[in-house]
Amino acid sequence: MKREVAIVMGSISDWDTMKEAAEILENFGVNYDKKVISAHRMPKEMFAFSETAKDKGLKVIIAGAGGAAHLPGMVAANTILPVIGVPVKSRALNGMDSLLSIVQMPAGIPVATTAIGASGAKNAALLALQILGINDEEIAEKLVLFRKKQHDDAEKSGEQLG
Ligand SMILES: Nc1c(C(=O)O)ncn1[C@@H]1O[C@H](COP(=O)(O)O)[C@@H](O)[C@H]1O
Repeated sequence: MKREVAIVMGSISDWDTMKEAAEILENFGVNYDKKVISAHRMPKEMFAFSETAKDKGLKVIIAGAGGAAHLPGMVAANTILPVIGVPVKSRALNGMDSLLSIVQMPAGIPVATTAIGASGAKNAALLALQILGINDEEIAEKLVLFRKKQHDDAEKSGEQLG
């Protein structure tokens, strides 16, 4: 089955955050690859993955990392596929280090950076789906239903106020 999204992360310790992205893709019935490919600890594998990603049929890459989070930027440097970076909450600095490492890319090599942590991972998956939805009507329709449910749930929650 075709896999158009990859979720990569710097460490298995990031999975707790990145699994939120995986869950959303699964709910939308979208297959994905998932890998640990640290730019720091596995530089050769990181280069090989990024350089071959487009030819393998991937369309979007979600890259999560914490601390000195170079992985999203280094993946982006080696592919023209859109890269969505998720700053994983770090123990020492609560993810501010991750956020700034990912968001402050030099002009020319963009990384679409999300919020820190689980919310960011969820939004990364939704943004990936929105990118796929440009050319995939089935995904686009599921996104419309998702937004409607979100709206209806929010509206209903207000009823608790009486
Ligand atoms: N930021 C990076 C990169 C990278 O950017 O290549 N490789 C690992 N890491 C991060 O180190 C943190 C701690 O990793 P460990 O828990 O394995 O010590 C993780 O959040 C990971 O993303």
